[in-house]
This record gives sequence, structure tokens and C-alpha cells, in this order.
Amino acid sequence: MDLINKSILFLGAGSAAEAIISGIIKGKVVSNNQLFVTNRENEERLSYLQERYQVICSRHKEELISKADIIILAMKPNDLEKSILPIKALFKENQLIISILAGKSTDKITDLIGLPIPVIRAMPNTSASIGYAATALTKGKYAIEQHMIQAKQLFQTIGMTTIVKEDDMHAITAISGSGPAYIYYLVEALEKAAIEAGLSSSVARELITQTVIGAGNMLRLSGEDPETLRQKITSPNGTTEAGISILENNHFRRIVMECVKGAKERSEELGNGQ
Ligand SMILES: NC(=O)C1=CN([C@@H]2O[C@H](COP(=O)(O)OP(=O)(O)OC[C@H]3O[C@@H](n4cnc5c(N)ncnc54)[C@H](OP(=O)(O)O)[C@@H]3O)[C@@H](O)[C@H]2O)C=CC1
Ligand SMILES: O=C(O)[C@@H]1CCC=N1
Repeated sequence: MDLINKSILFLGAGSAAEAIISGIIKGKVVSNNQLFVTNRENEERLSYLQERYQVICSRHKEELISKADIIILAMKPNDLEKSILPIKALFKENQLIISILAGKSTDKITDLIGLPIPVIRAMPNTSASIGYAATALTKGKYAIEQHMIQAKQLFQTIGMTTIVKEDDMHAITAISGSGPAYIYYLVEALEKAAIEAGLSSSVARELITQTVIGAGNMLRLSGEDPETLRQKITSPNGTTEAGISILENNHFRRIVMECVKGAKERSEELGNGQ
């Protein structure tokens, strides 16, 4: 079961779909004319995606679904039912459904479609657009190993993949699905602080971006854990110690724990249709 010659349909054309489409095209495993995209009503968005990525965009769901080997669900979790119910009769058991929706279980999707159709649940992130996604994958009850191999192949074109238990998906959504946003939020705060400390925004942006890239690569390539890496920077009575003591006094770790807990709970709520 190779991806070559497989037609892949995106039901949903928002930022997550675009990040994945962009990454898949750069990965060159699947060609543009194997990628179909549709959405609810936003024609302008489809025209943009068609022009930018040369993918096939259309509002004719019936035709697109009948041609698709793999259908990627990429609408908001709370739009799942409204999206699927009117078109459920179009799905076939030999198609593979891949859902990237936060919170929604594979059982929920199978039940909605009402067929013993294979479903793989994936949680990627927007770094997919440059081939740096971290994607967790889990299979539903009708998916077999071959479906997982296919999903893995697809998501490996946009970054790294890992296979997990479905129970872990809420936590993963809170960590690596939402994770890039936490990093960007930190960078926004660092930039603001840099400007307040007298740097120009361009110098601040350049230095902070490289600092984040450097730290990420150190985590991956140095073989050392984050605590050791941090300690190597923290000279006794130096600047880092002064900065980190303020993070500690303001309960930075506790705030991060609460952030992840809040995101995980929201994923659970979305799963329950809240
Ligand atoms: N953004 C992210 O970083 C990540 C998001 N996800 C998941 O991806 C999903 C999409 O998120 P995101 O891209 O941010 O959301 P967006 O709001 O950007 O996009 C949602 C898309 O779904 C479309 N849609 C709505 N109803 C239907 C329908 N009935 N049929 C087909 N398409 C429909 C919308 O179309 P229209 O504009 O016409 O209404 C829109 O294109 C979510 O479930 C989210 O949990 C997962 C990982 C990361
Ligand atoms: O914010 C969200 O709900 C989605 C899921 C993971 C990232 N974005």
C-alpha cells in the first residue's frame, strides 16, 4: 500500500490543512493532482489554495469523495457532525479516514459514518508546512497495520511520527499539537522584553529566532537533557541565574503545568462535543 497514485481529499481547508498540504507537496511523495481540497463555503480560500499549491479544489463533495482513497478530516471538532452527517452515505469501507481533529475519538468518527471504515487519528502541528511536524498517530478499531503504515508514510513527508495509545491523544494535543503556539507566545514576550531593553525589533527577532533554533537543535543533537543544557548556561551568580530565579519566584513551572492541563481538559471537552 504505497502513497503513489493515492488520491487524498482534505475535508476542511484551514490552517492545519494548509500546513499539511504545503509539507506534503514539498515532500514530493504525492503530486499536486493527487490532492483534493474542499471546505464549507469559503470560495476565496479554495481559490487561494488552488493557485498557491496547484491542488484540486472544488465544492463538489460527492465527486471528490468518490475519487478519494484517503480522506483527511480537517474541520473544527465542533463541525464534525454537521460536516459528516449530510455526506455519510458517500463513504466506502475501502477508503481510509484520517482525522486530525482535537479531542474526537476514532470510535466517534466510525459511529458517525456508520460503516466499519478504517480510521486513523493523527495529531500533527503547523510545523508540517516546513517538514518539521511532530505527529502522533493511533488507529481505530477497523484500521489494520497496513493503514497505519500508509498514514505513517504520509505524515513522515511532513516531519517525524510516533505511534501512541488513543488514551494519550488528549495529552499529546496539549503538548505537541498546541505546543508551537506556546513557543511563539514565549518568543512574542521575549521580543517585547528585548525592545523594552533597548534593542531594535529586527535585531531582537533575528537573535531570538536563532536562539530558539539553536536550543531546539541542541536538544536533538547534543544527547544531553534540558536540565543539563540549562545548567551549562547558568553561571553561579550570573545573568541566567538572575533571570531564572525570577521565573521561579513567579511560578513559571506551575503556570506551564496549568497551561498543559487546561489544553488537555479542553481536548477532552471537544471530544464530548462541548
Ligand atoms: N491549527 C492547528 O495548529 C492544528 C489543528 N488541528 C485540528 O485541525 C482542525 C482544523 O483546524 P484549523 O485548520 O486550525 O481550523 P480552521 O478554522 O482554520 O479551518 C476549518 C476548516 O474546516 C472547514 N469546514 C467547516 N465545515 C465544513 C464542512 N461541512 N465540510 C468541509 N469543510 C468544512 C472550514 O471551511 P469554511 O472556511 O468554508 O467554513 C475551514 O476550511 C481542527 O479540528 C483542529 O483541532 C490539529 C493539529 C494542529
Ligand atoms: O487549538 C486547537 O484546538 C488546535 C488543536 C491543536 C492545535 N490547534
